[in-house]
Amino acid sequence: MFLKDKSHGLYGRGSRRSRESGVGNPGGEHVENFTFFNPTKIEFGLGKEQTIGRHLSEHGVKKVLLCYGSERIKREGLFDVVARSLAEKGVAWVELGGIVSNPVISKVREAVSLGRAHQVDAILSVGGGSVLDSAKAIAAGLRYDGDVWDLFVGKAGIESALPLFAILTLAATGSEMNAAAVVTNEETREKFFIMSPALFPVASIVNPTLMRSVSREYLVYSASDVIAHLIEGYFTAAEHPKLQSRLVEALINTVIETTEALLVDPEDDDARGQFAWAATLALNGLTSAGVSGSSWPNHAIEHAISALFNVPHGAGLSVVMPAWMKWSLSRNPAQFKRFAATVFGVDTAEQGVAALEAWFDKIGTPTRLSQLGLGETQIPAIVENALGNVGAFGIADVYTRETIADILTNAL
Ligand SMILES: NC(=O)c1ccc[n+]([C@@H]2O[C@H](COP(=O)([O-])OP(=O)(O)OC[C@H]3O[C@@H](n4cnc5c(N)ncnc54)[C@H](O)[C@@H]3O)[C@@H](O)[C@H]2O)c1
Ligand SMILES: CCCCCCO
Repeated sequence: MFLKDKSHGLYGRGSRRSRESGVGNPGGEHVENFTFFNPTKIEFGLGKEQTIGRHLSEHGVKKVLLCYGSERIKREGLFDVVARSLAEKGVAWVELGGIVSNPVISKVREAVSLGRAHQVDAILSVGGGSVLDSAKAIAAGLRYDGDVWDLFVGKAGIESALPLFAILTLAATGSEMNAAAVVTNEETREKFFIMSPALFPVASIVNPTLMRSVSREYLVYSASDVIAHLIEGYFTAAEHPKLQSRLVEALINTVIETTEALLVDPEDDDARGQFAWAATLALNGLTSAGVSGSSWPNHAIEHAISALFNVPHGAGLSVVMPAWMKWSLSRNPAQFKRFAATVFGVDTAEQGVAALEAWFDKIGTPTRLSQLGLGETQIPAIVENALGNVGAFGIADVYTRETIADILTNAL
C-alpha cells in the first residue's frame, strides 16, 4: 500500500516519529518548525449564505456545479436562496444531488462527467462534510485526465483543482477550512483520503442557524468526530507544547459544553455557533502547527469500519477512541493524566479515559462494537481493511494486525 506524502505539514505530521514509536520528551515544549498556510475565507453568521453569488462572481466564476445531498435543502428553502444569489450575480449553475453520507467514488465519477459535459469552472458544496469532501474530489477530478480514484491511491498527485466554495449545513469535519477529503470506493471497500493545498475552499459560509435541523444522533456523532480530530495529535505527538495542549483542551471543553446545551435546546444558536467554530478550528491546521510526529490511528481504524459497514464516521470514532486510549495511555501517561485533569477534573489517566467514555454514553453516541451491530466475528475483516489505512497514514510500523485487533477487542 502506498504511503501518503508526509511532508505536507498540514496536520503536524512534521519530521519526527510519534510517541507510539517510543520517542519524544514527555512534557516537552519544543515547537517543531512549521509552515502554517490556510487561504480559505470563512464567512460566519446569520444569512451569510445569501452572499455566495458575490463570492463566486468576484472569483470570475461563470458556471458552477452545485452539489448537495438530500432534497432537504429544497424543502427548507436553502436551495432557492442559493439559486437566487447566483442568478443575481450572473453565475449559471448545474445541480448534482443525492450525495450520501460516507460519500462514494461512483457519485464523484458521475459528477466529474457532468461537470466536464457542462464545462463548469467551479464547484459549490451545500451540505455537510460528505457533500464537501465529494466536491473537493470532483474539483480535483475535473483537472485530472484519468480516473479520479487514482488520486486516492497514489497513482497520481493533485497538481490543481477547480475553485471550490461551500455552504456548510452540518459542523463536524472541519473540511470547510482544510485541504483533506475522504471518499469510499464501494467496489474495493476502501475509505481513503486525499490532501492537497489545491483542495482548500476559496470561501466557506458557516451559518449556525442552517444547522438547527441536524438530528440529535448526528449532533453527538459530530461531537465525537471533532474530539477525535483534537486527540489524535494531542496524545500521539512526540512532544506537545503546552500552548497546543491548551488550545486542544479549550476546544474539547467547548464541544462538551455546547453539545450538552444543544441536546437541551437545538435552537440555541450561540451554542451552535461555538460548536461550529470549534469544529472548524479543530482541523484547519491551528492545533497541529508546531507539533511533531502526530499520527491518526483512530481515523485509520474507523475508516475501515465505515468502509465495510457504512457506519456514521463519528459513531465509529466514539467506539474506537476509548478502545484506543486504553491501549495507548501507558505510552504517554503524563498527557493522559493532563487530559483527565483539564477536561474532566479527575485524577488519573484511567479515570480520564473512563470519563470520556461515560460522556459518550451520556450523550448517546456508541462506545461498543455491539452498538454498531458488530462483534468479535467482524474484527478480522476490520483489521485487514485497516491495514490499508495505517499504510496510507504512515503508521504501519506500529499498528500491526495484532495491535489493531487488541485495540478493537477493547471495544467488545
Ligand atoms: N475532510 C475532512 O477533513 C474530514 C474530517 C472528518 C470526517 N470527514 C468525512 O466527512 C464525512 C462525514 O461528514 P459529516 O460528519 O459532516 O456528516 P454528513 O455530511 O455525512 O451528514 C450527515 C447526515 O446529516 C444530514 N444533514 C446535513 N446537514 C443537515 C442539516 N442542516 N439538517 C439535517 N440534516 C443534515 C446529511 O444529509 C446526512 O444524512 C465522512 O465521510 C467522514 O469520513 C472528512
Ligand atoms: C491526516 C488527515 C486525514 C483527514 C481525515 C479526516 O477524517
